[in-house]
Amino acid sequence: MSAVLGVAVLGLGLSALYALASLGIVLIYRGSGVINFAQGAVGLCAAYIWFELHINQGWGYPAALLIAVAAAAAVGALIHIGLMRQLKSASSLARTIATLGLLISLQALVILRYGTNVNVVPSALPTGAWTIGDVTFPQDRVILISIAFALSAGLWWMYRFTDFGRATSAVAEDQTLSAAVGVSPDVVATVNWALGCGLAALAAILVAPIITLQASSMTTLVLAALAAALIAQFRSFPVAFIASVALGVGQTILTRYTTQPGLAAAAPFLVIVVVMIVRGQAVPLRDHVLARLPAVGTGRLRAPLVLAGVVGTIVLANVSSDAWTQSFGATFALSLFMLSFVVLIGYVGQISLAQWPLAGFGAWVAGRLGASQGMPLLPAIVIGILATVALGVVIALPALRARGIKLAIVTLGLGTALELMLFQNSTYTGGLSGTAVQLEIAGWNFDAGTHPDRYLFVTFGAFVLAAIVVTNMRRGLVGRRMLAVRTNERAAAALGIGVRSVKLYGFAVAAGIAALGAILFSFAVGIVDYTEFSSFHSILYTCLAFVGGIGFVSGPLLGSPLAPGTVGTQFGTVVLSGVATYLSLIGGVVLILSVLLNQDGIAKDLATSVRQITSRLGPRHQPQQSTVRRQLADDSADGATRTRTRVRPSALAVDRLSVRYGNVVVVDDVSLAVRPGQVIGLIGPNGAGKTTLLDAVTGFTRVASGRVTLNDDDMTRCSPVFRARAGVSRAFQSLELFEDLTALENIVAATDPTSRSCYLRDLVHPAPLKFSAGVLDAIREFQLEQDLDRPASELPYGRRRLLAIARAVANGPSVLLLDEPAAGLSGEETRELATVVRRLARDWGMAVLLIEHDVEFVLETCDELVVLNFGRVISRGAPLEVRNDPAVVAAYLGGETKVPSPSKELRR
Ligand SMILES: Nc1ncnc2c1ncn2[C@@H]1O[C@H](COP(=O)(O)OP(=O)(O)OP(=O)(O)O)[C@@H](O)[C@H]1O
Repeated sequence: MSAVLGVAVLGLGLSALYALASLGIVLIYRGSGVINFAQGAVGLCAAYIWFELHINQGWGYPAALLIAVAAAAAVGALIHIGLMRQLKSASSLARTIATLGLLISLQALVILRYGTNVNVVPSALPTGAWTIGDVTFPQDRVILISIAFALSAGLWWMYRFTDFGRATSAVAEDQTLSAAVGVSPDVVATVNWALGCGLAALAAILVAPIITLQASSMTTLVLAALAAALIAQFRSFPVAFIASVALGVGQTILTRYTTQPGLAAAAPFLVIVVVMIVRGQAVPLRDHVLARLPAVGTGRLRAPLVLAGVVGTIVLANVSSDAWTQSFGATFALSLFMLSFVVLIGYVGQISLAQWPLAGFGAWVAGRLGASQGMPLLPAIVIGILATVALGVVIALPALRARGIKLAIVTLGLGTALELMLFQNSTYTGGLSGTAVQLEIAGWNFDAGTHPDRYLFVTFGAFVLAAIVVTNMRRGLVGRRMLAVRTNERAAAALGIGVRSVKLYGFAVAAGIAALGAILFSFAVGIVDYTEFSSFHSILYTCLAFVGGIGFVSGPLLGSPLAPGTVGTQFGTVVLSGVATYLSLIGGVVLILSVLLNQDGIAKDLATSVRQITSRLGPRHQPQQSTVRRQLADDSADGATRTRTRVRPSALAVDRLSVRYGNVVVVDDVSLAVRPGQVIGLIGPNGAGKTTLLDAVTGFTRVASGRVTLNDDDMTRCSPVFRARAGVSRAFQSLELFEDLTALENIVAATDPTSRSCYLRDLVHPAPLKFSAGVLDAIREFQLEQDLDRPASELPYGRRRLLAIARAVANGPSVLLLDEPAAGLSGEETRELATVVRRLARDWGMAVLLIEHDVEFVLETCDELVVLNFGRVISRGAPLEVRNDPAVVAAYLGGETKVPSPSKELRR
């Protein structure tokens, strides 16, 4: 036991590093809402300033330490003022990318100046030991953890009891409100950034004597502090401290007692994964903020551009020198890898930072099969790709419960674990001398060194093929599903789109593409060094894909030249002699600039210019819209004014349903039933539990007791997707439109959500859109003919609301749930909507349950009303009876006939 304790005590040095770094991460998050991935890089720079002053220039330890910490604090303040403040209204994704850009730039700076050597530095702390019983306590560890403890206690006190701490909490709660009460969010954020970065510096300098000073490993070490910050939910200093102690000590014990190399180093990252899976939500909550993701291309591959590419490649292979040809080949291979980002981040919206290590796994499988089993290249590549697809699906599992930045953290954790446990283990990889491979199929060698022209043709061909597959997918049914999931998971689930299947599919396809790209890139010259498959490179490539344009197939071609080993390196070496060395730094800086200036990437501008030029040559052809217009026109020529859609009649019953949030009962023992052809109104004051009841009926919230049945089939425990497919559809109070899609695409997103064949078929041949009678009837009912080709985000509010309802009815649901359908509509629009709702019940045969505050609308539309107050039914019956019920008048209606309630979207 005392032996274990003795080892555990040694871990306190690492614990102190994690504690100080995670306190900094928490500080910055509380002050500005940004998760600073560059925390380690800032600490690294500060540690090297201290190293330069103290070791190289001979300054005293305290002076060097002070200057370095002050410099880091100043850098922190500058980062906020110069960068983060400009990104205040940008999505959290953009802000994260900016911190990743900082990470890349700062680490590149240090490597440029000091290289990647390991520097052993002396400690200023006493190196003796105290002994208590059988256990020896190294003095430096004890002092370090005491400093970390004192700082976390001090920060806890400061943020709880001082004005500045309260101001930070106010900013964390609500930036606009805190500005209104006289606290400047900017000042608060700047100070927190300075303090957070100062702490990173202190951590790196104090712990450097224990862990040594090295450019690449320090950043990864501090990334592990994310695990502690995550456990503390980016809020609590004491929890961050305790988690850091547990992680540092646990990791040291693992190092001592396990034989699996890399497991101990990977432990914090595995903790991240477990925490995120446990804390994650299968369906995002109502208050989930939708991040604006970069723009997405149309998926049309322009034949003249492809032809120009073919001609250009042939010319290049014949006229350029071997070095240039090889570098172009490498650029296509890396672009092919980066196409995986277009699928995963661009189309499905899943921010993965594990793509490069994941792709490396495919290269490793293929390489080892060739090197150790003598397997020919082609089958080895196929097996490598299949293995990567399988691993991609495993990596996708956390994505089912984490989203946005949290997913970025989980995947970073998984990628780093893979790097530490596999790629840095020379027993598995052949070490620095690497694995020998041969790019040869059926005796035809296309090694980049000996046959650069062949290598160029193969990589170009593979890129074009993959681009065709990706664009096919974008234009097909599966592409629309992907965009729906990316834009709004709740709305997608409510339409019956299998959110999980779409995510798993996206991860699988992206993994396959990534593996092929990585194999062609890393096998180029016969020796594969697997240590290249690092998290740092993964971050770099993800960021370059953003620079190029992550939603466009041309994006990778525009972003990849900034990566080392590509045509950018060749250009930097030959044309601008010496610039190649600065490529990582240039990449980081370009990334920061592009986050500031153009978050959609260079490809977006290029696509806009191409569209402008082609539109001058002739009108744009929009096959989908012309088809639907033709069908609508044919219908009106036939005199088809009445709907042709009759839905499958089903009755919804809610039986003694209760929902609790914590100790509060929000819906209390509510029963109601809606039959086909009937419209039931659910009314009551704000906060009465009406939307929560709809959430419970559609599966978006857990019920405490009671049942929800459709035609007597119990659905209480079924997923939202299952209920939607069973015929329960919903239009949200907050609209939840797919903002990136056009009105038509929004409506057809719900069409045929159960087909699985499209997952394979669309890769080869995206089937043309079929417009069901429901789609056409929905367009006609809500008079959306003129809005079909406009993006949802550009429609005026009233049209947006109608579009949200049209989308909910397009698939012909048996039960339709409407949450404040008339909110934000003009008087005339409201009257028209009342008629349409009646028609949906009478002509389409739907059972309609609607929540509405507009009492006139309710009286006009509903057959029966149910009134909720504090979650309980206080009255029910025919509209006029309920209108005059004294209990209802007292609790809700008062003397008014119309209770204004701006919709939640308007309130925002
Ligand atoms: N995820 C949640 N966690 C905790 N409380 C919640 C959650 N969602 C809703 N509530 C609370 O449940 C109560 C009922 O909210 P709900 O939105 O269902 O009311 P409502 O009748 O639809 O109100 P409104 O007419 O304003 O939309 C409110 O007090 C709300 O704050």
